Amino acid sequence: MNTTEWQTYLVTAESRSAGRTTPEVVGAALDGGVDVVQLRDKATSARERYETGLQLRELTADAGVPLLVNDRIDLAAAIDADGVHLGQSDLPVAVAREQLGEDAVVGVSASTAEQARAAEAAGADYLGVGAVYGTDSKDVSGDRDGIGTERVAAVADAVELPVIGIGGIDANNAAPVIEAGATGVAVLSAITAAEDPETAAAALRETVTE
Ligand SMILES: Cc1ncc(COP(=O)(O)OP(=O)(O)O)c(N)n1
Ligand SMILES: Cc1ncsc1CCOP(=O)(O)O
Ligand SMILES: [Mg+2]
Repeated sequence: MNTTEWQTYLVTAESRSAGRTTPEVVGAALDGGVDVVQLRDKATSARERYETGLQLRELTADAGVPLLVNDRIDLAAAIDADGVHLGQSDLPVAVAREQLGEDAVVGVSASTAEQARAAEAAGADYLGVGAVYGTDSKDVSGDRDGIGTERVAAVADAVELPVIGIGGIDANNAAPVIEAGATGVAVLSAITAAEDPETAAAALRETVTE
């Protein structure tokens, strides 16, 4: 799978979806043109995530869009996802490949050039770099204002891997992230909490691809 082509990346969160279900939001975001979807829900049970994951698998497969699972290699295998996104405290890339197969996409979070080089050496397929701007979607206590676009540039310069910026990004502030060297942007609230997730996804796509 060519992760260099991922420009708009939706990360799900039912708790931020204004009463809509995750499959409803994902369906709208796919209509708006997102390139990749990650199932990330820290507030629901494993069984609920599995049931949601099966629905997302069907929706994304119909749209020809890859589906990744945050953190959980077992859930990714159970719903036949295309891969996983692993944080610095999650299982190693090699374990994900062993469990999911050589063709699985494995993304890794990196907020420094050192972490980025290590993830590249471990065989990651792309990097999730952030939080770029301040966000309340994740506890990033060390860096409340975000790492900034200069750090995105430093990480992008340190590796060959595609860099996906994440954290506090929307259609209005995505352009500097791309200008800093990111190949794409990942968003949670900008799409899930939007009044119209399809329009929000389309607006983000327009900003990032122009
Ligand atoms: C695309 C993307 N980039 C970074 C993250 C953050 O992952 P992680 O560091 O594991 O934190 P949690 O998402 O698990 O809270 C991501 N999920 N996606
Ligand atoms: C999962 C994650 N990792 C770094 S910031 C973040 C949350 C991104 O959410 P939002 O797009 O709402 O700021
Ligand atoms: Mg994680």
